[in-house]
Amino acid sequence: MIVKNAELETVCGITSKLPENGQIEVAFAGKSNVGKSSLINGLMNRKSLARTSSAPGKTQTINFYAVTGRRETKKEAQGMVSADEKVYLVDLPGYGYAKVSQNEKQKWGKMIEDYLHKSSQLKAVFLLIDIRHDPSANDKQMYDWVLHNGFSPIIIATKLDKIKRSQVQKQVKAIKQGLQVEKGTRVIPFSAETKQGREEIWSVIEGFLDAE
Ligand SMILES: Nc1nc2c(ncn2[C@@H]2O[C@H](COP(=O)(O)OP(=O)(O)OP(=O)(O)O)[C@@H](O)[C@H]2O)c(=O)[nH]1
Ligand SMILES: [Mg+2]
Repeated sequence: MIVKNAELETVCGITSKLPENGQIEVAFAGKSNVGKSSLINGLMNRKSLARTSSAPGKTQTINFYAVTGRRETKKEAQGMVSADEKVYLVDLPGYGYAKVSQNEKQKWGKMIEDYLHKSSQLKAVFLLIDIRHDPSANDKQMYDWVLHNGFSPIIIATKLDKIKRSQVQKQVKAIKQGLQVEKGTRVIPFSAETKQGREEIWSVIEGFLDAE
């Protein structure tokens, strides 16, 4: 995808209404600090449109980034113009952050749950796992929960730049085993530093746009 425009369009708190304009959504879930907002910036080619922080618990609302782009298609190579496409990249608050009060945790959990339940435009859920670590009990719970809601989670192994190349396959395997993923589940290693994996993630998103 060649991104032409990206903006933060809607911020949803606990009681807010979801956008209703028929535009498809793909959401990014994962533990606090795993790199959801950084990944969204990477996809949008923006440095800091989605706010990131080295301290976990940065994103506390559901943020809808409206992205308009155009694909690099054969048609274009032949001089034909392809139409603009629009998609929402949905940044979710992270889970598993110990410093948040029990009450806050419940509110956020309910907010994420409601969103995943209610959005009719949500086509895919990406679950982010730090490539350095085995999945936690919370990660496994999230994976199962997303699966039970009718989505096949696509796993993104984040912070790829933090490990040696020779360790990548071993870690990908550990993530698959830890989550006990369904057969055929994709695990895409990604680095917000080098942008490795960006094209592969966009091609998955484009697949959902095609299915519409
Ligand atoms: N080296 C490296 N650092 C990363 C990468 N992705 C994210 N980070 C860093 O990890 C920290 C957390 O990133 P965020 O994108 O804010 O994480 P988040 O999942 O949105 O966190 P919450 O909003 O708290 O749920 C920041 O300091 C980022 O710079 C990556 O691919 N490589
Ligand atoms: Mg965030």
